[in-house]
Amino acid sequence: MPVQRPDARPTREEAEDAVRTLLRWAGDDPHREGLLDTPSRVARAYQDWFRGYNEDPDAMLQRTFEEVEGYDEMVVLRDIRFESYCEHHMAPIIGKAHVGYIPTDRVVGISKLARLVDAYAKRLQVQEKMNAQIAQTLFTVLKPKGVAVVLEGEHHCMSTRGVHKPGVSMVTSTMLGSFRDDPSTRKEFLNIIGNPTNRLS
Ligand SMILES: Nc1nc2c(ncn2[C@@H]2O[C@H](COP(=O)(O)OP(=O)(O)OP(=O)(O)O)[C@@H](O)[C@H]2O)c(=O)[nH]1
Ligand SMILES: [Zn+2]
Repeated sequence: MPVQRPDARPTREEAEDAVRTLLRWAGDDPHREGLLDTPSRVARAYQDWFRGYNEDPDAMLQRTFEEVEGYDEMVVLRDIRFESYCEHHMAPIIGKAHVGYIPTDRVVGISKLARLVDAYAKRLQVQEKMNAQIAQTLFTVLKPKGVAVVLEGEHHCMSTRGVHKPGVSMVTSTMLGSFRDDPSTRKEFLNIIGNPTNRLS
């Protein structure tokens, strides 16, 4: 029998068995009619919720456009909704991402910025790490003058369990290049994205 690598994916059957175990752990009976198909549904849902593990964020930014008449000002995509999952409790983190960059000689299609956010969101995350990953990938692949990423997330592990504090949003930011070095650039970005309070609705 081959030695299983610790990171090897289980079979679909093993995943469904694990769901049956969790259903029993929750106090229910996985053999009752309403729950018979649940393990299969959950396995499929995981393929959707965690699809980021199958995506290549660098590849998403490969197609760029150079015919922009020398446009070299800030480009900002704000209020990109994301759904992520906290790696401590596997509970949802729902929020908005604001992504800005200052191009050098090429721009990227704006949908790719939203795809980049999702590629990292659709994994088990801590918000700080996800924030840094999005910013670093944009900075490394596109080589712009600067990158700014602000995330606002409501952590359901805090709102629906544990300390039970709904309505709290965690705000994180990563500023690189000119956004880090030049306070007026940073300020312009923060003005564009607006006040981060009451934005999660
Ligand atoms: N910094 C940070 N903390 C997070 C994030 N998501 C969840 N947490 C926190 O991670 C911590 C895990 O703490 P533990 O004490 O190990 O877990 P716990 O006993 O379930 O803690 P409580 O949530 O306080 O009940 C909690 O304080 C969570 O609120 C995140 O993205 N970033
Ligand atoms: Zn959590």
